[in-house]
Amino acid sequence: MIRVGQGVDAHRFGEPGTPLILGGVQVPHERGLAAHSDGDVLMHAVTDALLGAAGEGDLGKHFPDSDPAYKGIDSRVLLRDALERVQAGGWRVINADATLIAQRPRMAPYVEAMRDRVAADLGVAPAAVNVKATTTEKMGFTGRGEGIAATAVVLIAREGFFER
Ligand SMILES: Nc1ccn([C@@H]2O[C@H](COP(=O)(O)O)[C@@H](O)[C@H]2O)c(=O)n1
Ligand SMILES: C[C@@]1(CO)OP(=O)(O)OP(=O)(O)OC[C@H]1O
Repeated sequence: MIRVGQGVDAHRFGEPGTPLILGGVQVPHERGLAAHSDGDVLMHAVTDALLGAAGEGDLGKHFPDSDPAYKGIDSRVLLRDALERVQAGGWRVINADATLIAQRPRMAPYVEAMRDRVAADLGVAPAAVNVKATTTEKMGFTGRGEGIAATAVVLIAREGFFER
């Protein structure tokens, strides 16, 4: 049995001088994203896609932003926690594909490092993950530079799927 999940997240830019963390990588920029966690919108989209594939709800259900335990948390920790929940149901990850939607900064120099971190946290080889970026041609909230969005899909399979 295989299942697919999709994730979408968006965060507005925060205060000048705060770090911009995307896919577990600090990307040089004037400001980071405002959030209860570290604001890693890419990790959030991947985590939501993973949870969605397994029918396990979403990030806010498992890690509510009302809980001080998650204040400033590294979103990689949340993805790894979500993976443990999904693996407990007998699932493993086949592949993931994610897109950052941002006018700026330019992501291309960092997507490979992001891919490696997402893959490590999903427990798969780097080749099983793809990270890419697009602008919105200056349209909408990302185009105006108000924030960054991300989308992701994750495919999972039950143990034994490939042995059939
Ligand atoms: N923040 C971004 C956005 C885009 N890229 C790269 O540029 C390519 C062209 O972007 P379009 O929005 O014009 O399609 C895109 O394919 C990315 O490789 C980027 O690095 N950072
Ligand atoms: C990650 C969590 C928890 O710290 O908070 P945020 O960083 O604000 O992110 P969001 O995607 O709005 O919601 C999920 C949250 O529960």
